[in-house]
Amino acid sequence: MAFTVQPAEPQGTPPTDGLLHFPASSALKLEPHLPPVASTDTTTRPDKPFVTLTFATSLDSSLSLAPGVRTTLSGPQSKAMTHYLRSRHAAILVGVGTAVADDPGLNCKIISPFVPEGVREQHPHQPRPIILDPSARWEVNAESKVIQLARLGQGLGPLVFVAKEVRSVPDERRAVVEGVGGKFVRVKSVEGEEFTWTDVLWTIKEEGLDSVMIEGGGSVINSLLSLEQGGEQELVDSVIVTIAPTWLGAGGVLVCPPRAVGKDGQPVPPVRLRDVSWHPLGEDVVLCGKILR
Ligand SMILES: NC(=O)C1=CN([C@@H]2O[C@H](COP(=O)(O)OP(=O)(O)OC[C@H]3O[C@@H](n4cnc5c(N)ncnc54)[C@H](OP(=O)(O)O)[C@@H]3O)[C@@H](O)[C@H]2O)C=CC1
Ligand SMILES: Nc1nc(O)c(N)c(N[C@@H]2O[C@H](COP(=O)(O)O)[C@@H](O)[C@H]2O)n1
Repeated sequence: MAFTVQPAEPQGTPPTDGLLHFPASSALKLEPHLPPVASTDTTTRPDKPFVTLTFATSLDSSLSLAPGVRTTLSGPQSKAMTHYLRSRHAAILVGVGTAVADDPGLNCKIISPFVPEGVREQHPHQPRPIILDPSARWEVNAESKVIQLARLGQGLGPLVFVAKEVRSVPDERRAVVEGVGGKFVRVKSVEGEEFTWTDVLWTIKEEGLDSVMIEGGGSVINSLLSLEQGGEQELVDSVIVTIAPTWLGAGGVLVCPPRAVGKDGQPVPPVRLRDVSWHPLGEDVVLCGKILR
C-alpha cells in the first residue's frame, strides 16, 4: 500500500460525488500510528495482524445515543481521517451489533492520491469488511449497504465470522455474500458464543490480511480493552480516538471497560495510553496513542 496523498483540494464548487479529501499534512502526522508499509516492514508478527482500535466518542464516552441508533459524531474533517485510516488498513472489523444498528458501508470514500490533480476518483485501496457474528444473526441481503457498495465496485465483499457450532447459514445470505466476493468464515468459539480475540486475529492473518482497524461497537471495544488490562494480552498496536464536542447523555452505548482492582483491593484505572498526541481536526480532536503495558 503506497503512502502518498493528493495535495490540498482546489477551492470552488462543493463536490457532489460524496468523496472526501484528507490533506497530506494531516496524514503525515498519523503515520507513526499506522501499520508499516509492507515493503519496509520488519515488525510483523506471524500470529496476528497490526491492530488499530479506532472509534469516535462524545465527551461522556458514548458511541451512539442508544443501542441501535446510528449517531454522527465525527465532523467532516475527522470523518475524512477515518476514511484515510480505512485506506491504510487491509481490513475493517465491527461487531454484529453495529452491522445491525448502522447498516454500515465499511468502505473507503477518500479521493485517490494516484490521479492527476483535479481529477476526483475513489481511492483504489478498499479494506476488507469483517463482521463478528457468532450466531449468524445478521440478516445480510442485497440491499445491505456493504453488499451494494461491493456490487458497484466501491468496496469489498465482507467476511462474516460465524461460530463453528452454527449449524448452517441460510442459502440466500450465503449467495448474497459470496456473490460480491465475500464469504462466511468458521471460527472456534467458547461455548458456542464468544470467540477469543487471539482466534479472531489469527483467522484474519490466515486470510492474508496484515492489518485491521477495529471500529466498534461498544461490546467489541470494551472486551478488547479489558483484555489489555494490566498488560494481560498484547493485541492492540495503536489507538486512534476522535472526540467530538458533544454530550450524548445517559443511555448511550458507552466505551467503559470494567474497572480493575489493585493489589491493595482498591480500584485502579484498567487501561492507560502512552506516547500520546492530540490533533485538532475541525471542531473535533483526534487522540493517538499506544496501550501502556
Ligand atoms: N461512534 C463510533 O465510532 C461507533 C459507534 N458504533 C455504535 O455502537 C453501537 C453498537 O455497539 P454494540 O451494541 O455494543 O454492538 P457491537 O458492534 O460491539 O457488536 C456486539 C456483538 O458482536 C458480537 N461479538 C462481539 N465480540 C465478540 C467476540 N469476541 N466473539 C464473538 N462475537 C462477538 C456479539 O454478537 P452476539 O450478540 O450475536 O453474540 C456481540 O453481541 C451502535 O449503536 C453503533 O452505532 C459502532 C462503531 C463505531
Ligand atoms: N469515525 C466515526 N465517526 C462517527 O461519527 C461514527 N458514527 C462512526 N461510526 C462507524 O462508522 C460506520 C459507519 O460508516 P460507513 O457507513 O461505513 O461510512 C459505523 O458502522 C461505525 O463503525 N465512526
